[in-house]
Amino acid sequence: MSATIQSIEAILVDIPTIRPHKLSMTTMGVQTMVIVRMKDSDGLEGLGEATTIGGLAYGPESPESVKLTIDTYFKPLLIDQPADAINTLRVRLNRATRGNNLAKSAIETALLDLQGKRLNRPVSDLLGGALHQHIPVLWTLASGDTAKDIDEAHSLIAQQRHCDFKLKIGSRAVMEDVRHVAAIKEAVGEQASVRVDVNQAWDEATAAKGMAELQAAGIDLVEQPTPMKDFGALIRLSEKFHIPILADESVADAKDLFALAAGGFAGAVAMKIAKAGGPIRALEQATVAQSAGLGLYGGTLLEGTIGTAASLHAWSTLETLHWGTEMFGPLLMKDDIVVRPLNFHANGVDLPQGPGLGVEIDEDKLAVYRRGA
Ligand SMILES: O=C(O)C[C@H]1C=CC(=O)O1
Ligand SMILES: [Mn+2]
Repeated sequence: MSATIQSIEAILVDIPTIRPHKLSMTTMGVQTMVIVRMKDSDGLEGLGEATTIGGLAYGPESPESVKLTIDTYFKPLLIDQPADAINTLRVRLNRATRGNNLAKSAIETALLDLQGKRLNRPVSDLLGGALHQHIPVLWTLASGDTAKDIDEAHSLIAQQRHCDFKLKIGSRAVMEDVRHVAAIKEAVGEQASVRVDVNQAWDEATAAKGMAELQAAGIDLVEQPTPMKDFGALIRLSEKFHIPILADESVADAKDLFALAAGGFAGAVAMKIAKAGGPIRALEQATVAQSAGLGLYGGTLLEGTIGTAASLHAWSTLETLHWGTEMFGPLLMKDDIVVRPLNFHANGVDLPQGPGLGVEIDEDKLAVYRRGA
C-alpha cells in the first residue's frame, strides 16, 4: 500500500526585500510566498512554494488567491490519494480545475519533495539526474537609480557573486531607459553581460526603436519587449534584429512555446516552474525549445529558497542553459525561513544536496514571518 496524502497546509509568508525592486508594473518592498506543507500517512513532509510579484501586478494569480485555490479546490482532490502518483494527481487536478499554474507548481513541487524523501534521492534524480552541481545565476539591478545600480554591480562583480546583470526597464520614456542602460553597460564594460527586461511595456514601434538603441549600446538580450499575447510582434522583432529576444510572459508552457516557435520566433525562452505548473511541466518547454533551436534560460518569479531549490533541481538536468539562470530570489529578501540557505558563490549557486529538495524549514523563522503571526 503506498502512502496517502493526509494534510496540506498553504501558508502566506511575507519577507521584506533588501531594497526596493523596481519593475515596469510595480515596485516591490516585500515578497510574499505561499509555502505548501504536505504530509503523508508515513509521517513524511513535502515542501512546495508558489510566489508571484506585487500581488496581482504581474499575473492573474495572487498569493491570497493561490492559498484559496489550494485550500478550497485542490485539497479535496488530493487528500487520501496515493502520494507517489505524481502524474495521476496532475491529471486529476487538471481535469477538475483550469489554469492556476502557480498553485499547481507548489503542489507538484511538494509531491516531488515527498517522493524524493521517500526514496532517499534528490529531486533532480527523479527528473533523470543532475548534469550540473553549480549553476550560473545573474542579478537584477532594479533600484531605479543609475548610480546605485552601478555601485551594486561593481560590488557584486568584485565579490564574484554575479557577473551577468538584468536591468528592469519600461516604466520610463524609451530614451531615458536607454541612457540608464548604456551608462551601466559602459561602467561594467566587458566584465559583465548586461541584459534588459521590459516586462511587456513597449508597443512594437517603441520596441523597434528601443532594440536598435540597445543593440548599439552592447546589450546582450532583450526580454519580453512587447505585450504577452502579441506573438506577431515578438516574431517580427526577432527577425529584424540580431540582438536576441527572451520570451518570458508570452510562454507559460510548452504549448505556448510551440506556437511561438512555429510562427518563426528565433531567440530564447525563460522557463519558470510557476508559469508552467511545476518543475516537470517546465522541463517540457526545454524539449520544445531544443527541438526548435531556441536558447534556454532558468527563470524566476522571485521565489524564496524552496521554489528556487525546486527550479534548480529542474535546470540541473539540462545539458546547456544558453543564458544561465536568474535564481537569485532568496538573495533579494532580508531573511529566510530555511535552516540552511542556498550557497551562492563563484557567480552561481550550488545545487542543494540531500533527499527531496534538500531544504528544511526553520520553524522559528516561519513563525516570525507567517502572515497573522
Ligand atoms: O523576469 C521577470 O519578469 C520577473 C523577475 C525575474 C527577475 C526579476 O528581477 O524579476
Ligand atoms: Mn521577465
